[in-house]
Amino acid sequence: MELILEVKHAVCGYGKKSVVENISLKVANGEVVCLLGPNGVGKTTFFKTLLGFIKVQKGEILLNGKNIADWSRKSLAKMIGYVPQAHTPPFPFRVLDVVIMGRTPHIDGGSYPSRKDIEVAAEALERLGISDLKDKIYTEISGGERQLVLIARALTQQPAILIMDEPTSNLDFGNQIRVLQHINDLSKNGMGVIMTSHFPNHAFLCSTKVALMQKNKCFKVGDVNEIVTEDNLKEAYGISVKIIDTKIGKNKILKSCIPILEE
Ligand SMILES: Nc1ncnc2c1ncn2[C@@H]1O[C@H](COP(=O)(O)OP(=O)(O)OP(=O)(O)O)[C@@H](O)[C@H]1O
Repeated sequence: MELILEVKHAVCGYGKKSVVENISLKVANGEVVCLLGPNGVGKTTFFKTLLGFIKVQKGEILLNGKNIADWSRKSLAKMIGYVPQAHTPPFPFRVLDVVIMGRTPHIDGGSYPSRKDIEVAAEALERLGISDLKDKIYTEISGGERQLVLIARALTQQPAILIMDEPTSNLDFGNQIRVLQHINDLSKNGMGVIMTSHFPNHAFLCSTKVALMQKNKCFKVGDVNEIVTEDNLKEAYGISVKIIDTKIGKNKILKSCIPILEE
């Protein structure tokens, strides 16, 4: 199903205070948009607005042309999944039960999860290579494992668009790359993904589009090669960076950025 999330001239913030100004962005099926920007610039605030947790101050957010405020919570939850930064919940749920919670929008009020819901949850754990965590207690696993469980929970929701707030934070080097691989595979299967990362190299590895937020409230969006440049990274993060090309296989060039320490 064709689905487009469109943000038009959005201003987001808390109460009367605006944090991000004039953001315009589109995410369609199969696209991976990587949101980059320094700490405190407003990435999470923007996500909270996209998810309807806080109201957009100006502008509009449309899902298939219809304002998200006009979608019911349940139909919005079937369309848009969210992977928050890993947290410790107050209750010691079993990992499989945490993942099954992702099926909530598909379960009629008052009903129990069906055999199919349990199967979908077990498949998501399998897909992320963490089936062995199934019977463990969520509060007793590591931060990185919790991050993978939250991704599995979002997959069971089977949304058309997945919003991921720093999906690779807390993960070791191998799991970071495996998560980026999953994001790539999901987008190839038609899911639209919008994610944040603190690593511009992640944008080179898996994004089709990059949105760069800067402290001066300047917002740039475009193709990864057009946005992730030495000048833009210097302006956004205040450090010197070299961007290099590496030949991967026969015809593929992978760009990557190398930070340069001052002498
Ligand atoms: N509930 C809140 N009420 C008022 N201001 C807030 C609230 N939450 C965050 N802010 C402010 O909004 C700004 C942006 O915060 P936000 O968490 O969106 O940044 P971020 O880009 O996601 O940062 P990071 O990369 O560190 O996660 C910060 O200045 C923060 O103090």
